[in-house]
Amino acid sequence: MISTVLRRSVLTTSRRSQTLSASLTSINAALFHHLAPASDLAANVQPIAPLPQTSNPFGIKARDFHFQSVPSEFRASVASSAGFAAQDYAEESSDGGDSESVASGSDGLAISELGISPEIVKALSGRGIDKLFPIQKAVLEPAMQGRDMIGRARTGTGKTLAFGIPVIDKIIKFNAKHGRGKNPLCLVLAPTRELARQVEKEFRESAPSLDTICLYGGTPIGQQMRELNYGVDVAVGTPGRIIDLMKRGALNLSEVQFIVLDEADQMLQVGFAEDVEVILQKLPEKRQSMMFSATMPSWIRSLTKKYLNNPLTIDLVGDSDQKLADGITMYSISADSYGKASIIGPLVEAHGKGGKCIVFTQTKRDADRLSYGLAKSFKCEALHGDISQSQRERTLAGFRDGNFNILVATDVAARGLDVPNVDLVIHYELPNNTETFVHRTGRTGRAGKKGNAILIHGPEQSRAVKMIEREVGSKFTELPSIPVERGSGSMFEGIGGGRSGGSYGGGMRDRSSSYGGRSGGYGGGGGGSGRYGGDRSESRYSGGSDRSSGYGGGFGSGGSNNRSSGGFGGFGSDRSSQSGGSGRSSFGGFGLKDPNRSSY
Ligand SMILES: Nc1ncnc2c1ncn2[C@@H]1O[C@H](COP(=O)(O)OP(=O)(O)OP(=O)(O)O)[C@@H](O)[C@H]1O
Repeated sequence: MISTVLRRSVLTTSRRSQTLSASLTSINAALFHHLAPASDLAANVQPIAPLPQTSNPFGIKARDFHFQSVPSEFRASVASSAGFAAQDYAEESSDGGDSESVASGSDGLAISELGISPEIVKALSGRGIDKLFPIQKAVLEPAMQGRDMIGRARTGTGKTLAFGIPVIDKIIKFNAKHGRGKNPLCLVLAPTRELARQVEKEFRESAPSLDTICLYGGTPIGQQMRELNYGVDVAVGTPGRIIDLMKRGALNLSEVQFIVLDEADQMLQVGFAEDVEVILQKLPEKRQSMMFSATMPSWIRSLTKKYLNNPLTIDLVGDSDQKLADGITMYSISADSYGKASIIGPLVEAHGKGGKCIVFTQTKRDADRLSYGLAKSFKCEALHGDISQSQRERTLAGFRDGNFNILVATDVAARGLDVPNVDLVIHYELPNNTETFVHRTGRTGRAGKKGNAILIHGPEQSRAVKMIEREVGSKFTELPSIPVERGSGSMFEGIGGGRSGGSYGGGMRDRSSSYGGRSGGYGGGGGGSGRYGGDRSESRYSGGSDRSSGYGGGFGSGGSNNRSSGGFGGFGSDRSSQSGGSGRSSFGGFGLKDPNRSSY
């Protein structure tokens, strides 16, 4: 903490004496120059109206800087300075940029030649990021102009930096010109803790001089309050903890100039809709709002109408058939519920190239069981919402660092998580809908890399498999089935928990799959009270006459352990995540009618 304060002190003092260089003027011209021939992008980007070049369109005065030598109140704040960063850009770009100095390569825009802060260029270059990805190209200019926008692009294509680069560039330049304040200028909302941490890390690593903070539950609030008191430039967090900090008076959003909603549609699914609106209502009116959302349910549309100002839509997916990133190869394999646990090992060995692999299960219980079985032969860990926050962080860090190479996870890990070099994703069961399939699969083949995805399906689920093919616009290559010996010797023997004796097998009820078919889960035990059997409506793949519950009616465990996460069974959302039981389920809305039945 002391070193942070000292660093901030030095930075602040030097920044006060800095004059803003006029070096950012070429971005507009550069992007225009490069976007024009990029028909794939230009076709999807609406024309951008020029910003009015008034001297101060927001009619508010620049904040003064008040330096104090004591740590608390380190930053001074003057409320209502929103809008200046956008204005700075508009003013400076009108000084006339040097469009000739722009790189002319067509395979990406050289970041060093865009006129963005050298600090960012250097930091990105140190991470091997030298050229903009398409979504970043498409977003940069309108974002620099201060436009509100809604963005959409395939998984792993760099959406975080698409909004991150313009925002941090504007903040760095704004601070240099106006001095540093105490309250955040940018707020990023994310639906899960892990995603929030990842986004905050991306900001931090791209602009080391900025102070960033990640605000999420499951961690001591006192430390976050102290850090906020020292002053921050960028706050990233989950809505629950952000509201908590606002209520305690520790988080002041009155100077926010940039609000970003990442994975906005998932906010709805995890039960954050109301909280998001509460936060949006607390923000200054003069601000820039950006929203990234894979889908546009009616809540998002109404949010857009209510809180965004004439937003530009940048959609690099559009109606294109192909919903997955290039470089992902899809395989499918048939296995009955008895045998599928046993084929994971051979699949990993044949298709995982010795690299990292994520196996997605529908329930926490399955994640535990499968990982327990696999751990007898592989380095493997489970990740789901019943695991404590600190353990989840250790698990993810261990996976990132390569301490183990198979992660068995529920859909908590489906969205947004960026773990480099995941070579293989295995869908242990058909996911609830295509959207989930796309996000799960998107944990591989990121940042232009190649990856494989294998979908395990029951012998009677071929219709559902075809439907996924149609909706994601890619074909599966069906792998030959792997013979599994029933009976003794399976490493999964005895973890089925059922009374049928089968590892993951016998005794299951049928009508369970979310994608229909009669394959059922592997819920040994069969009957029970059918805790997971209730929901029969949400799945879009419930072929035929099957009742097809969202998360499978067939688990039939009759036990209560799967309900334990309660409230936020979900990965990382904030509200009452540790409390279990009574809270609203953060992930309940996703194919589950009973929020307490979250499978995350
Ligand atoms: N211009 C770039 N050049 C090289 N790598 C990049 C570039 N931009 C982003 N990356 C890297 O690509 C990876 C994926 O980026 P990111 O997580 O932002 O993708 P995303 O589109 O948000 O994915 P998802 O939809 O799954 O959340 C990250 O590791 C990021 O550091």
